[in-house]
Amino acid sequence: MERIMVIGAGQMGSGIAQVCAQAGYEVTLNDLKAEFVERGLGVIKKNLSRQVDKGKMTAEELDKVLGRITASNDLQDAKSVDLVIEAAVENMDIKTKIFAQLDEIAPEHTILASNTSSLPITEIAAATNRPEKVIGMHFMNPVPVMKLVEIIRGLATADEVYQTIEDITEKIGKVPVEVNDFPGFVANRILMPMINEAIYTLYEGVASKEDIDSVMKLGMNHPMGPLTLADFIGLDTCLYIMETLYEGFGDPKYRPCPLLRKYVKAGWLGKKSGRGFYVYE
Ligand SMILES: CC(=O)CC(=O)SCCNC(=O)CCNC(=O)[C@H](O)C(C)(C)COP(=O)(O)OP(=O)(O)OC[C@H]1O[C@@H](n2cnc3c(N)ncnc32)[C@H](O)[C@@H]1OP(=O)(O)O
Ligand SMILES: NC(=O)C1=CN([C@@H]2O[C@H](COP(=O)(O)OP(=O)(O)OC[C@H]3O[C@@H](n4cnc5c(N)ncnc54)[C@H](O)[C@@H]3O)[C@@H](O)[C@H]2O)C=CC1
Repeated sequence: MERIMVIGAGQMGSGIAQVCAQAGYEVTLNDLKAEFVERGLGVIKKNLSRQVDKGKMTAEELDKVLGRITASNDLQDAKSVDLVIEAAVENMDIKTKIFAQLDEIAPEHTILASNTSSLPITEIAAATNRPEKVIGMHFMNPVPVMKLVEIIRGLATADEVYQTIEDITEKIGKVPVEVNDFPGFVANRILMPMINEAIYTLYEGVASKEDIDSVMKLGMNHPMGPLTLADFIGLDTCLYIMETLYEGFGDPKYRPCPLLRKYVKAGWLGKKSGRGFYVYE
């Protein structure tokens, strides 16, 4: 297992490409347009340069890591990889289309992983003719910092595929946790209802956004308040995850807050769009 393709050069895809290249893998970073890949590569360069400035990495190492990442706008590049990690938007139609194409293009031995934060791996796998080689590899944001990777077994995922992905996760310095395929897995089944409740607390006028964040930061020692964290994750992603929980369990306790829907409709997607609950420069 030497060559990894990452699909989607956004917040998550760029971080995944970075940690894989730092661990010595040859990485192909793919997105729809060259400018999207360039933006992702820019974030990686900035992250690595910060490490050089802090004396945690040499300039030569930085060049080596960047040299291992190749830009791509063509899914055909999956022809020469051993593992694909898909980190495109949280939308089942888009993901199943990507996986069906990858299944046609990638060699037989290639494992197809998704960084989906909540969508059923079993359904994504069903879009391919190799469901035993499809698996969830759910990284946390920011990828270079957060230790956890949830590894999600679909109904048909083979044991040796799980083992390979667990080994790679450890090789890139992360801690794997095994999870079965249920909506939201573990991380977002617990985290996202808390964020949604924080949005309801704002919506109902219980407290200001700053005070809601302060309660959780100063009262519970969370590193970020829930509204800041929602902006950091992306409000579109938060909404998609709540919808997956709501539909997946059919339980009204997961209904997304109308204020979250309104912000996403307005294009206020959080940090990545410059405005969410807070405004960013
Ligand atoms: C939605 C999903 O499906 C799943 C998810 O991902 S849920 C989201 C999970 N993530 C979280 O909950 C994050 C919560 N927040 C935090 O842990 C912290 O606020 C934080 C790590 C993001 C920043 O920590 P901080 O102490 O305030 O900032 P700071 O001191 O600037 O940074 C600490 C380190 O992280 C690095 N860092 C911070 N932000 C970074 C980023 N976006 N990318 C890369 N590195 C980053 C810094 O360079 C610094 O590195 P060194 O220790 O090597 O110097
Ligand atoms: N934001 C977060 O905190 C986390 C997100 N995730 C998941 O990771 C995935 C990506 O999320 P983000 O990076 O935050 O989103 P993002 O919006 O920052 O990036 C998504 C990227 O995918 C690209 N893309 C869309 N369709 C594509 C296609 N067909 N082919 C190639 N590229 C395509 C977009 O152009 C964009 O650059 C989602 O499934 C999300 O649920 C998982 C863990 C944490």
